[in-house]
Amino acid sequence: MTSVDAATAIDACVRPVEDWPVQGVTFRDVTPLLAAPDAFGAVTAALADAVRELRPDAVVGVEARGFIFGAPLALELGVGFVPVRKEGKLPADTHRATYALEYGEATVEIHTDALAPGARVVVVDDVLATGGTLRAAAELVQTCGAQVVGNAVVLEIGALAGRERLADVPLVSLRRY
Ligand SMILES: O=P(O)(O)OC[C@H]1O[C@H](OP(=O)(O)OP(=O)(O)O)[C@H](O)[C@@H]1O
Ligand SMILES: Nc1ncnc2[nH]cnc12
Repeated sequence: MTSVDAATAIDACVRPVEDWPVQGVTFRDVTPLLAAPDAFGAVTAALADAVRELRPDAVVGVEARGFIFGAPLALELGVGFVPVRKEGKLPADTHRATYALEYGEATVEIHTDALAPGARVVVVDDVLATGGTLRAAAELVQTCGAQVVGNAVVLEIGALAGRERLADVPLVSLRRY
């Protein structure tokens, strides 16, 4: 499974969709990659290999697509998975953060007791665009008293310069478009 190169798998299996969800956006659709177990496995393994040296105690994934990559990554690393969800979905006490997206605005939440104080956290998502989502997730992690030791994404959209907004911690990105 790991004989498939992750960047090659991403090029082969992530589908660009023009003008979606709004005119002018090229949407990077990861669903074909999820349907190809060799490619999905190669991406999960590459993320795990890259973040292992950060010694995370937990993986935080952002709804929805961050869940898909974050859960197998956490299992591969042998640490817990913590969801950051869109507002109104988590049942217990939460912290909240609101942020702007490439095509809109959103509020995300985390359970107040989801992370131990001082825990080392890697935040995972499929796509880095403006960086607003990962910045909001970092705010939530810090409000819990934990620390973001790295961000990890399958791919980044270089023109939107999200990387520059996340320069305070290491960023793992398997492909740049
Ligand atoms: O770097 P940013 O500009 O913040 O954009 C990246 C975010 O946008 C997408 O999620 P979206 O909010 O569309 O939600 P979804 O995963 O539920 O489709 C993507 O999965 C990232 O979470
Ligand atoms: N262009 C894009 N493709 C996929 N997900 C995104 N999230 C924000 N921008 C995106």
